[in-house]
Amino acid sequence: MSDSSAPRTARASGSQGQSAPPRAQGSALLRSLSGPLANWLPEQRWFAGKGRPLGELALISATELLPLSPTGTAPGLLHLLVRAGARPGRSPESAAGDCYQLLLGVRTALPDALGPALVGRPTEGPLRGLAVYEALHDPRLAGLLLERLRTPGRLGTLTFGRAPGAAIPSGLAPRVLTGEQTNSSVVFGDAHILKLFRRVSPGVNPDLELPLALARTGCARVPAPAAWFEAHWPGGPEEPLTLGVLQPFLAGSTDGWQLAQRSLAEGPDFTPAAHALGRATAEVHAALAEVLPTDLLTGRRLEGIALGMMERLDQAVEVVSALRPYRDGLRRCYAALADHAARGGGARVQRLHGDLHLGQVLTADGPVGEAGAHWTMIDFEGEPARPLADRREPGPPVRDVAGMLRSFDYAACQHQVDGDSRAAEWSRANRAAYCAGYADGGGEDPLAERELLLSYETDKAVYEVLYEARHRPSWLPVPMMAIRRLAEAAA
Ligand SMILES: Nc1ncnc2c1ncn2[C@@H]1O[C@H](COP(=O)(O)OP(=O)(O)O)[C@@H](O)[C@H]1O
Ligand SMILES: O=P(O)(O)O[C@H]1O[C@H](CO)[C@@H](O[C@H]2O[C@H](CO)[C@@H](O)[C@H](O)[C@H]2O)[C@H](O)[C@H]1O
Repeated sequence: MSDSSAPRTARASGSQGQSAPPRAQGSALLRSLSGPLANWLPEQRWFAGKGRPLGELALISATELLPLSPTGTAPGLLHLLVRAGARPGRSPESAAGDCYQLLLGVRTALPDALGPALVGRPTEGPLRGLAVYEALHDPRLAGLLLERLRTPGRLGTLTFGRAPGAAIPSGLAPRVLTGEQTNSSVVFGDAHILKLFRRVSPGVNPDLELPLALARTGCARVPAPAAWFEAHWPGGPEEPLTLGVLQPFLAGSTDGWQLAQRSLAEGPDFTPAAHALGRATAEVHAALAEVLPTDLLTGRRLEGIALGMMERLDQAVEVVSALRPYRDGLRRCYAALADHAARGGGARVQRLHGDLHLGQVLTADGPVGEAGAHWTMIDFEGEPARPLADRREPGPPVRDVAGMLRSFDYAACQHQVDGDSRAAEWSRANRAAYCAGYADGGGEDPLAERELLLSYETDKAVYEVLYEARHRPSWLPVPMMAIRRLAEAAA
């Protein structure tokens, strides 16, 4: 966030949704919340600054969606954007820290059912003595947010938008998803799902931008956004920050990861499903290329992709030393791409999914292996650790293909037993079926773009090493296996 995004706040009590910018009120609210948030924020799955000092918290915006009732019997609902993790002396981006979205409920007494949602009990400031908790877990407050999404308009710093013609029933019962997630999601009555982005930055989030663009093409592979909300305020960043997207919920669906695990454990052939998934990927790519800009990268611009990969590798080596022995081998793979560019090679680029893996594709179809499984693609946010501007850059479609190939490898790794080659064979067969499906679906044959495919697979494996080191250290051996294989292949 730029420095122009000075702290501002709505009142902790008062008329609904009014933004009351005086700095004094912002700092009073922050005085109440700093203590509880300092303990709670770093514990959250979606907190990106793990292992780094939290730094001073700053309140960027506050909007009161519902005032606390004067008797304190009904909850209040506060929407906050809070900045944390500022690192003085670093790049302008990291110096500013990260901006997080919080939806906080406030009550005098917390019912037992909401105990696990407690953020803390401020000991000073305007919220002193009250219970502050994660509002999404309170059906009453989650329901209120759904109501807001049904009604386009502004409220304080927030703007609510709704797709023309989208049917959003009222009064749907909310349930918060509990799985490992980068963001937070609430399912409403098995009809809609709301994703609340946690780390937010100025600029439209591709998870809203791309599904909206795809809906314009009539592409049925991606749930069309039904409603969304953003933050924008005078004196703040030029571009609004996307805060949440409501889309149809595919009830009864299973993701590709679960189906792949079932195939590996129980035996049914996954290759027809992998082939159908390749076709679906090609279809989504074609639709994105139809509505959003495309380009052709040659010469220095294509070489730039290889240089970017080398830089990311070097940065990763600094963080995960286990990568160091493979650095030279992996660099040779990127050098082959740079060479290809120097010899006149080119790459078509377009907007992509950006973080495609088996957990991002859903199907409600019958048993695994059924040919023609209808795959739906979700989560177009891109790799969560990258800056938003990077995630919105066009790239070669083979980048998504490489992501999915890595995922087949990941799935097989869960079943790898020494001396038994079945899992490795499963991965080989499904990777081949996926690439064939992609080409049959009208996409460029990924195997014909060898340098690009290998480089993107390597780049993804390096990203995964960092991801696992940060979030799931016990999974680190999975991408490390690929790192060894890719470094040896490039030698
Ligand atoms: N439209 C949908 N229908 C059914 N389930 C969904 C839908 N969108 C998301 N999900 C479920 O919610 C989970 C989290 O969604 P995702 O967009 O991947 O969030 P995150 O960015 O936090 O990882 C998915 O793994 C999937 O199980
Ligand atoms: O789904 P997210 O957008 O949160 O993506 C992040 O988390 C993924 C794990 O949940 C991670 O994916 C990696 O693990 C998957 C198995 O759990 C595997 O299928 C993927 O191939 C592998 O990259 C993803 O990289 C990360 O961005």
